Amino acid sequence: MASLWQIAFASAPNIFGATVTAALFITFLNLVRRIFSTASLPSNLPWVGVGKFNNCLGRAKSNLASIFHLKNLLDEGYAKYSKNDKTYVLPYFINGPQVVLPPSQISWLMEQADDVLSQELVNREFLQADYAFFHANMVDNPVHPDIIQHQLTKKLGNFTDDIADEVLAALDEYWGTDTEEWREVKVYDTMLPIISRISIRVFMGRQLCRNKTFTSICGNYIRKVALAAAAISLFPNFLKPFVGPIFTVFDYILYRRCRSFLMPIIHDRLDELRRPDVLKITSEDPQGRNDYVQWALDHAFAKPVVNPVEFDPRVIASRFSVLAFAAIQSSVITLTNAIFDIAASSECAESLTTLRKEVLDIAEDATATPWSKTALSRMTHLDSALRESLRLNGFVERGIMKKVVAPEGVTLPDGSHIPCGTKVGISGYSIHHDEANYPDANKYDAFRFARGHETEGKKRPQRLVNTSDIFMSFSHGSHSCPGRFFAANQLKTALGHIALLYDIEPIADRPVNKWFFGHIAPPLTETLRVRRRKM
Ligand code: HEM
Repeated sequence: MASLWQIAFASAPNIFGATVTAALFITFLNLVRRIFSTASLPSNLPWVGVGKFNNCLGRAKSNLASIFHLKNLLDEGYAKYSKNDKTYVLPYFINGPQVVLPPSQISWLMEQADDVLSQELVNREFLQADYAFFHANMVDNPVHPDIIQHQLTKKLGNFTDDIADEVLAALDEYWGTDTEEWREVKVYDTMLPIISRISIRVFMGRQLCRNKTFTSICGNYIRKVALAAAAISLFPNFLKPFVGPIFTVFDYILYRRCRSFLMPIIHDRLDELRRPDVLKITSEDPQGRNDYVQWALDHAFAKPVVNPVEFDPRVIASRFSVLAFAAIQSSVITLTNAIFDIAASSECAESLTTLRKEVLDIAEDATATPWSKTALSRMTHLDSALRESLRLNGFVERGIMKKVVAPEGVTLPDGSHIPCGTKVGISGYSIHHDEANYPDANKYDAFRFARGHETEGKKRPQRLVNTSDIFMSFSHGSHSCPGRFFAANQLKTALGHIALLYDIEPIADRPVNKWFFGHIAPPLTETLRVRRRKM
């Protein structure tokens, strides 16, 4: 007679097949429900894209349109409702609908406390961070904004020479030094290793940043986060812990490889800091090192009550990989977009000449190094060329988006009451493309922001890092990007070197950025022709 184990073993494939089928069926039903659902939103709020059908059929139509035509829905919603100071609902099939406020209500949105409206939760869901970042502590207790503000940004001045040195070495390697022949370069593919090297030089020093395996792991980690996050979002919440690991398996392998480089360094550092008499870690690093591992330890010591988890090497390594993802991908996309914007603008050659002249003039003036923090802060045309590219071709459409976390929900300025769990915010994309905010809004005008903005009777150039009600590429308010000061520094140094050292052959048409569920991808495979200038 067959034992119980034998029966269980023989039926395992059937049980597995039935479970998978049931899970897929539940997912399918859940998707159908999502397409027609009102998401418990009040009926006075209009849905964009419903056409003539202001009912469940209309919602199904607009939900389906959000998959491939989100941009059209945003344009329609802005013209029809936002410009008339009205709130509307933007369907978002993947993550649930969003309530979009008119621009006049930005200050109300920014004033709400984090325990009423949470911006962090939207980001976490957008990236499906619970499954993509591989360590529970990463999601429950994120310290990056603090470390970036209190360690990286404050110490930026110490890194300017390193950044310039790395940019030069990386450009020599990836864009070449030949002053005779034009060279065809894949822009995204070359910006990825260049930015990875610069960021890792700052975070972990010269040795690791020159290690091609390590930089490639860091640059590629969660590179396809948009795809994985979108796939995971399709499943009901109770299935996500099971499907999450499947969609993030390649990232997990990369993360483990990244960790294998970092763990020995972290262990050595902790051993060095451990006082032999009490076997406790002390807060003083005798060598005064300035890298991510040290910032993480300093940050942990600076807390009134020191939490031992902060010294767990796996936590430090996981945080490093998340930081590398946040820092590298955003800057690679931004620089790729900016280079294509310049190359495709009718003033390509003039723009490069202006940038070149700015760098040379300031370098001539500079007392110490041409790429110091002070020198960079005077390079307002570089600021403008990058800011204008982010305005026109930023990589996220949302400006400020928050999730209602107050259990009783929230009453909007127009009196509508929305329930806990609803997303509410402002679309940066719509505001950035409004002619009333930016004349000729669909044109790349490299020095739009260098010409200045009227403040207190004076025209002042607008810096890349300054966020405002009409510039939200780094979001705006207390949750705006904490890494933007570092980003500005590395991007300006990189674009400054590119203008100084290379000619770029103008192109007639700018390759289009592709929209994918609220992520806006830069041209990933397109090329440009570049040639090193004779100096
Ligand atoms: C041009 C480059 C960059 C752009 C356009 C950018 C954009 C953004 C945006 C829009 C957000 C807000 C997301 C949201 O809440 O909806 C954000 C958040 C964040 N960024 Fe950046 N970013 C850039 C570079 C960086 C760099 C270099 C770092 C790290 C050094 C960084 C670290 C972060 C972190 C940690 C957050 C989350 C902040 C929080 O939860 O309060 N970013 N970034």
